[in-house]
Amino acid sequence: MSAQREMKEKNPWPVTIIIIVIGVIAIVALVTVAVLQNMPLSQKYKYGIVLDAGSSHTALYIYEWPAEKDNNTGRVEQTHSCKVKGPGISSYASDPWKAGESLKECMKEAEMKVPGKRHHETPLYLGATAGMRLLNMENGSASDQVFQAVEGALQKFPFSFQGARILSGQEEGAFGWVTVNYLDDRLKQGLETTGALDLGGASTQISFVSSNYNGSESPSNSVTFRLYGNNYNLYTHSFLCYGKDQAMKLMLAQQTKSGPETILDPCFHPGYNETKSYSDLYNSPCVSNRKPQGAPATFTHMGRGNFQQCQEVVKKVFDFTSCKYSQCSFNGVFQPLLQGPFGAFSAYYFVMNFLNLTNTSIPLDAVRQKIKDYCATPWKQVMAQHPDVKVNYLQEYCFGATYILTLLTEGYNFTSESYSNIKFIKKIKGSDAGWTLGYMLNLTNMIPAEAPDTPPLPHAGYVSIVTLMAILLFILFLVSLRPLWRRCSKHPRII
Ligand SMILES: Nc1ccn([C@@H]2O[C@H](COP(=O)(O)OP(=O)(O)O)[C@@H](O)[C@H]2O)c(=O)n1
Ligand SMILES: [Ca+2]
Repeated sequence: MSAQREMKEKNPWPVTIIIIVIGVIAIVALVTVAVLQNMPLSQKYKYGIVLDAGSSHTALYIYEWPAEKDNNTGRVEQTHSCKVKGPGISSYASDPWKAGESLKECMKEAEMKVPGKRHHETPLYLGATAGMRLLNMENGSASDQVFQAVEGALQKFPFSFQGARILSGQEEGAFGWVTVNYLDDRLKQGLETTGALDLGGASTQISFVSSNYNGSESPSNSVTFRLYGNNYNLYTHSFLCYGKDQAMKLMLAQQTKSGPETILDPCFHPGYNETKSYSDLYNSPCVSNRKPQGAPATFTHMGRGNFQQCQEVVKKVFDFTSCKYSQCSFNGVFQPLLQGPFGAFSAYYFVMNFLNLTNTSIPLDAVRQKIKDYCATPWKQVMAQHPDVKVNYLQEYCFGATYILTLLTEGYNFTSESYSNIKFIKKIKGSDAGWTLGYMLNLTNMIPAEAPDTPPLPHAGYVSIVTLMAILLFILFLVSLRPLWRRCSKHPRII
């Protein structure tokens, strides 16, 4: 025993080297395990599909998010969209089967886009908006049949179908607001929120948070949320029949009260001349009760192209006469003071983008002048200048722009100053602005009510501290070996 100890004391270097090597291996192993254990696992994605069955058309959106993070920090992104060919599902009332058929092409596309092994767990939703609200009011059984056809078609696909239903106007407005603020990262960070303005074909929504609104005045306009630990008291209203296409019917109804054979419409370009049917014009519940008695079957729709006169006619579709609240937008609907920035999407964007008017730093008077000039442009010239734009859309931009300006300034009370708080947007960070994302986030419980617990240190900070501590411990260990070294130098090895 004593002979062995003597040997070690005389020749401690091999032991020291072994200790150092083991120490280095231990540090490397400790740091590697600590880093690997805390690395995000290899990215797997989950998917969700939402069909937006609007009054004018249906669109399919595919969303994707990292599988490990869906409850807190993960970002949900739109990875694909598909526009269904043909009109909105409410147009198939007399042929419901075709409503289901129309969705198949986009659904097949979705089957290709979502990885096969995720199909069964991918939720699929269909939400219908104002077109189906109107059909449901007009003919409940026709609306039920359209839903049956649509559900039958969607169930045939391998996704996890969660149902097809009509969204209320409140839901449509509130989920549009959630989408915009989620994509802008305003909810998680508790920042001031952006209001949402959605202009559809059959209804239009306005949603915003106003500090002078707590929901007590007109509770039916109030939606409360608790998101990421913050409470939101949202004002929202949906105006049925005030989407761009139904508002046009309201405007034309104004001009055909007496059942004339010809109208000279200030909201259409000079030289525009089309024969239209009274029954088509008055075919929706928004105007059906106003159909003039004894009108002929058709009328000649001629354009005059006069912006000011168009504004006058458009103003008449709003009722500003009564308000039982402290303040109203129109039709006796309560609206608190406008507050904060706004995102305006859907038809707001399509129309203003067509006219190169998405820049809201252009003064309102200059915007009016531009629309005035555009409306006064002869129809032949407009068609020649835009051969690639569908005539159905092209003929309506003069009315569309006049309507948007009137709705914003007279309806919602935006002023020359607050107009610049509006941003006309189509997409935010690659995802379309609209109610679909907010709807899916809500139904999949993807926005927690409370702020998620975050690790006290970011990953890089954690790695640096673990490494530093390991090195310090090792130095401490080496220092503790000093007596051994000293003895070693007192008794140098004799070869
Ligand atoms: N390229 C496009 C696509 C849609 N649109 C309009 O955007 C609106 C979309 O409304 P929608 O189908 O979502 O109808 P709602 O059910 O939301 O009322 C319609 O008025 C379309 O005419 C447009 O102006 N340009
Ligand atoms: Ca819509």
